Amino acid sequence: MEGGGVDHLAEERQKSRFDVDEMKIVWAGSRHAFEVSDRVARLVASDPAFRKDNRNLLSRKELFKNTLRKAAYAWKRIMELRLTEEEAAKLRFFIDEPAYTDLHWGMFVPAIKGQGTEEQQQKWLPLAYKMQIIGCYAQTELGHGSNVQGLETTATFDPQTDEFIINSPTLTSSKWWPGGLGKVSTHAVAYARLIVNGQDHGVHGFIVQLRSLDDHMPLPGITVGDIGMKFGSGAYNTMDNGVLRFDHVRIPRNQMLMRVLQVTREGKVVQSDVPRQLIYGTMVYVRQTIVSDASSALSRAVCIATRYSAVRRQFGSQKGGPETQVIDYKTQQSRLFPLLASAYAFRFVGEWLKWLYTDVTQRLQANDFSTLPEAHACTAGLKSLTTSATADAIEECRKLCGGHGYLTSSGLPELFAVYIPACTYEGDNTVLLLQVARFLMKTVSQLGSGKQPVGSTAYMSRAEHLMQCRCSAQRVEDWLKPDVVLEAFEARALRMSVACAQNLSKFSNPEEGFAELSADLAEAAIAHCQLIVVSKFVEKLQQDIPGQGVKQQLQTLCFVYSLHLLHKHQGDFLSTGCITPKQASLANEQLRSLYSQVRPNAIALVDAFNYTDHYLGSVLGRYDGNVYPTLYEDAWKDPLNDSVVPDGYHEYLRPVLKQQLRNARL
Ligand SMILES: CCCCCCCCCCCCCC(=O)SCCNC(=O)CCNC(=O)[C@H](O)C(C)(C)COP(=O)(O)OP(=O)(O)OC[C@H]1O[C@@H](n2cnc3c(N)ncnc32)[C@H](O)[C@@H]1OP(=O)(O)O
Ligand SMILES: Cc1cc2nc3c(=O)[nH]c(=O)nc-3n(C[C@H](O)[C@H](O)[C@H](O)COP(=O)(O)OP(=O)(O)OC[C@H]3O[C@@H](n4cnc5c(N)ncnc54)[C@H](O)[C@@H]3O)c2cc1C
Repeated sequence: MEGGGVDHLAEERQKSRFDVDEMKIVWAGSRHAFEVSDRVARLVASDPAFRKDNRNLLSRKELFKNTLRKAAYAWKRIMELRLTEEEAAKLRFFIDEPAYTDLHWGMFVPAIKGQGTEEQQQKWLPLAYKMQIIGCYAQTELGHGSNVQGLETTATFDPQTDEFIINSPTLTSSKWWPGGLGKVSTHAVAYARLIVNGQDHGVHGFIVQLRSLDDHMPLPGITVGDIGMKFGSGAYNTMDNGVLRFDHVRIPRNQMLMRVLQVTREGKVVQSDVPRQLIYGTMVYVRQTIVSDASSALSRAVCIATRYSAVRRQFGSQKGGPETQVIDYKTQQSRLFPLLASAYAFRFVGEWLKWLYTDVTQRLQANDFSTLPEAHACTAGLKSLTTSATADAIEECRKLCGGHGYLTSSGLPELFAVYIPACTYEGDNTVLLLQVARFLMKTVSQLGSGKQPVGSTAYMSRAEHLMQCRCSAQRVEDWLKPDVVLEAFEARALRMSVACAQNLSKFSNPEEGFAELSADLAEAAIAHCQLIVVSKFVEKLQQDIPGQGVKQQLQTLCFVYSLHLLHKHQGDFLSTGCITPKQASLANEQLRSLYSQVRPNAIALVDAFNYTDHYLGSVLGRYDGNVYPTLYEDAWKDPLNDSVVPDGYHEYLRPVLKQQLRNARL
């Protein structure tokens, strides 16, 4: 995407055999999405106010103030340029700095939209849209995060004053972690146990004002602050994750979000026809966005590692000629290309999940709640699968870049530090897999009852066939047949689920059985989620995809993704009898040959992500491949090089050296 100087990767770009511009549109999702993304990315890259190469050198206070400045400036530009919601979201994305705005727009607003009544939405959303109030999502407490029903904060209805009294009864009930809470938010959607007439009605959301809109001081009864430094020096420390305690804070009754459950003036608790699970709806929404974000983070790491692997040469010089580009080593390809394929796979499954979420939202508005369990299972499972894979992949990309990958200027350490909490926030990945497993066990238990499995479990309706079918692959080429690959994944997923269900049935207490078998259940959930990703990639290929060679590249990547999973999880496929050892070896042979097909197109396939050098933030991943001079120049910019002799020489080095010298003379 960059113009200018000598392109050290030009030869690589000429090798590619497909239309990169068309692939950029496929990656973006549509021509319109590409144009918005391209325009906004350039806008951010060209504005010095959005500089980010100095983040690691700032103290926490400077870092945080810098983030406040950027967020305020971004808001000013959004207003001045009259950006649409889509453009504003892209602007925040390309600024590439975790900030309170992520939680305001990403959780506070969606929580009010999803759980507030029409009246509540009309009151609060305009204030939030204009940023006259700034909000966060205060659910997790010091003592409980995963177990939402274990939260201890209370909201007790006082019929005399028509108010709720919000209270933190114990230390462990302190809210702990919410982003944007520590120093910024004026309001929170706080989750608390609803107590009416002494009866506990479970956890619900309440809009609570935390700070004065005049001087930003905490309101009476509110204790609030930041929870301290997190992993890495810059990274997620731009965010003010916070602690919050309530000491009998009173809020009007109409600040309880009442779409699911209402409390009347008289203190009557009325359940609407909306299911209780909708209280968890914001998490479904955010998990869906996290899947798309995974493809962004992964593609970014892969872009850096791929470009650098083409620049870097080690060994293999023939007659004084150039050494081998490390990207030409089969081991490098077998570690890198599955990650490249995963980036595309996660992009497409993210697109599908967005569609699923939109569909569920429309149904919910029409009071059709039938697809909510499916949406929960898919968002939870895919969030877990894609974030775990992406976190591992970023670290793998660092290793693929050798020693230079460990330099901050490679961009990879910061990307890793910012990204890894995605495996924990919005639901710990193992806890989420167990939610998928519950859904699978329920579906398996209903097989044969006449209730047809639908959506992502529709394959289970062919249980009779899938339980006994044998894979038909006999030659290497057979592993390029989508039906053969899909059936192997379906059979493996179903057989693992059925095996768990059979083992569960041996326990007289199902919950005890579930706990005992939870490791196997989590593996069955992974198999099911991998099947979803593979099947959505295959479905994508059934669409009309214009552009010379574009579809063929995607086909290659689809098989790289599927066959590398098959290779990695051979144990599952073999032990469930879905494939034979001979077929596993044929699949591996096919995979090796696919790597050779990816090789000439690798640089163009990462160019298709259309990332600016500003967004990539990596010397190793520069578009022009001009790595060494930039690394060399950058080293001299480090503050440690401000003076030739370091501070501390006279106090701490000279005396040691002198002492050694004296000892030597003795
Ligand atoms: C542009 C946007 C940018 C966005 C930027 C964002 C930046 C990100 C920055 C970082 C931001 C980080 C921000 C943060 O981190 S915010 C905090 C996030 N916290 C969590 O994710 C907590 C995880 N825990 C849970 O979700 C629950 O407690 C679980 C689910 C584990 C248990 O639950 P529970 O104790 O109740 O027990 P149950 O298992 O009997 O379940 C009962 C029933 O409910 C159904 N069920 C469960 N869950 C859902 C659901 N979600 N939708 C629909 N249904 C659901 C379930 O299937 C079952 O149904 P059925 O079997 O009875 O029919
Ligand atoms: C950077 C960051 C930002 C965050 N932002 C917010 C925010 O804005 N708002 C908010 O409310 N929260 C936020 N959180 C909190 C986050 O949602 C929780 O940390 C997360 O849900 C995990 O919960 P936990 O910390 O209680 O983990 P725990 O549940 O204590 O997990 C510890 C271990 O126990 C295991 N475990 C737990 N339960 C089970 C089980 N039933 N079966 C098997 N294993 C289990 C887990 O797999 C894990 O290995 C944030 C967290 C982070 C790190």
